[in-house]
Amino acid sequence: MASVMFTDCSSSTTAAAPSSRYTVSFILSSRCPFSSHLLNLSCSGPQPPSVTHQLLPLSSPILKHLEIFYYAAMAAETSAKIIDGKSIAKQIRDEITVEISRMKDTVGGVLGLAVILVGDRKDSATYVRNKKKACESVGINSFEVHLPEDSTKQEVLKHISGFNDDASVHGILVQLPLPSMSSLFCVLHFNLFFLNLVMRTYLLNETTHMNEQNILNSVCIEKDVDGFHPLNIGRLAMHGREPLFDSWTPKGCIELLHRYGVDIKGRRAVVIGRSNIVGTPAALLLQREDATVSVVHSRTNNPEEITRQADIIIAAAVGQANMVSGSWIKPGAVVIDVGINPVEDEKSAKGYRLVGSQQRECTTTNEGGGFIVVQLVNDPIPLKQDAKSAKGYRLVRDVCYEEACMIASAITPVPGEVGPMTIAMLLSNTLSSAKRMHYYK
Ligand SMILES: NC(=O)C1=CN([C@@H]2O[C@H](COP(=O)(O)OP(=O)(O)OC[C@H]3O[C@@H](n4cnc5c(N)ncnc54)[C@H](OP(=O)(O)O)[C@@H]3O)[C@@H](O)[C@H]2O)C=CC1
Ligand SMILES: Nc1nc(=O)c2c([nH]1)NC[C@@H]1CN(c3ccc(C(=O)N[C@@H](CCC(=O)O)C(=O)O)cc3)C=[N+]21
Repeated sequence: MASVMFTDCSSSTTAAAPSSRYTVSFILSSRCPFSSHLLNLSCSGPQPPSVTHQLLPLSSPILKHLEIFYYAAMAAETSAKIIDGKSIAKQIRDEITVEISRMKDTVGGVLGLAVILVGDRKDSATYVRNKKKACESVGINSFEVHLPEDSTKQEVLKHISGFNDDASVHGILVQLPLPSMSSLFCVLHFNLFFLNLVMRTYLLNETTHMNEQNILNSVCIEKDVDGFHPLNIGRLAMHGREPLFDSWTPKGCIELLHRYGVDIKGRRAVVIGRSNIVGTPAALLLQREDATVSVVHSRTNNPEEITRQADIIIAAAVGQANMVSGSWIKPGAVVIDVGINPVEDEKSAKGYRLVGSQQRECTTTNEGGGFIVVQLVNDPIPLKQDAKSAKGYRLVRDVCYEEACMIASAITPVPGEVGPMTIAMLLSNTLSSAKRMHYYK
């Protein structure tokens, strides 16, 4: 693979530059897992030209012109098996559909999932829409409450309480994140009068902002399909206890591993991220599957070294696009990339593209009797275009896919296939909740 790339470059160099009078500058991304290999190659040959090596970070503006070396190498070989979460998710949804209709025939009634959305985050609105569509596709009734950003905690609690008591609702989900104090301040445009008012009410403990913990705790554990209830997490963490629900995103990751025949028992796993939604329950679930688990978070020293020891990586961090580069990955590891970082991007209003999936074209010219000039001809090509979508943001992943797919034995692709899986698991949790309520096996 690497030789293909450098044979091309160096052979033309050798043809044009039979002596060491010429200086060729190979500029490689320092994140390229094969950079040392490539440097060796570039020095090989009977009469190597004098070579200047520069290793640059991917963010370097110089790479705008020269990173084609790196991308060309990456495109030449993809060894990882692609974990096709989309088709597994479809398979699971089909199984759920059959199970729901079987249950309807025996018990009667329709399953119901209630989603409470507070505020106007674009990504949250998309996720809620996706859940609604998924519910409809398998025959689950979806109840949606959309409250304004400045709703009071009491209003949210009132709706939760209603759903707790409603026998036609088998699962309740409060979409996170809830509006925080700071977003409420934004809503109030920092108007000092209102700020004063808010602070007073806050101090009087009549809070208008959302207290996530209070709100989540008010969802009754039997309907908490997110599995966020402290008692549920306690059961998940304890030996010999069974949680009522596995959090659906980590459950989706484990299901992908199972359905792809990945051995978990006795393997080293690293979970990047330790949130209540993904990282912590993912680590607990992997431990239940007898993996030896390490958790990497924002304060971890040397996360790269720890991650490189893992046979299985679940990446669910925030804010560090393409953080997990090739050098973080042990050859043959299985990589599940959960992380998606929506980045506001006005230019993407027509659709969105996934960073790290760009293809580029180049021309190689031999100018001035010695220098190899590699030009970027085209702008990055959007991998996924969706003219109907008006999202205004693009998604940035945690794992650098181009690098990872060269090193890992299996990987979730870009666009991510974890999303559809997680939603399938939410439906599965709703079904098991209904079964439990109706004593149906
Ligand atoms: N595809 C899907 O179905 C789903 C995708 N997601 C995505 O997964 C990601 C994680 O979600 P969520 O867990 O809710 O996010 P949170 O913000 O709650 O947690 C992020 C975690 O990442 C850790 N982290 C942040 N920066 C770094 C870093 N540089 N190195 C290592 N760890 C870091 C944080 O560490 P610390 O605790 O120290 O702050 C924290 O534990 C998000 O991108 C989200 O959009 C989530 C659910 C479903
Ligand atoms: N109470 C609660 N429970 C959650 O589990 C929860 C939550 N709140 N708030 C937000 C996060 C995030 N989350 C996602 C679910 C599906 C996709 C998903 O379908 N993703 C698609 C892309 C979707 C898109 O195009 O934007 C994919 O990865 O391919 C993403 C993220 C669940 N979370």
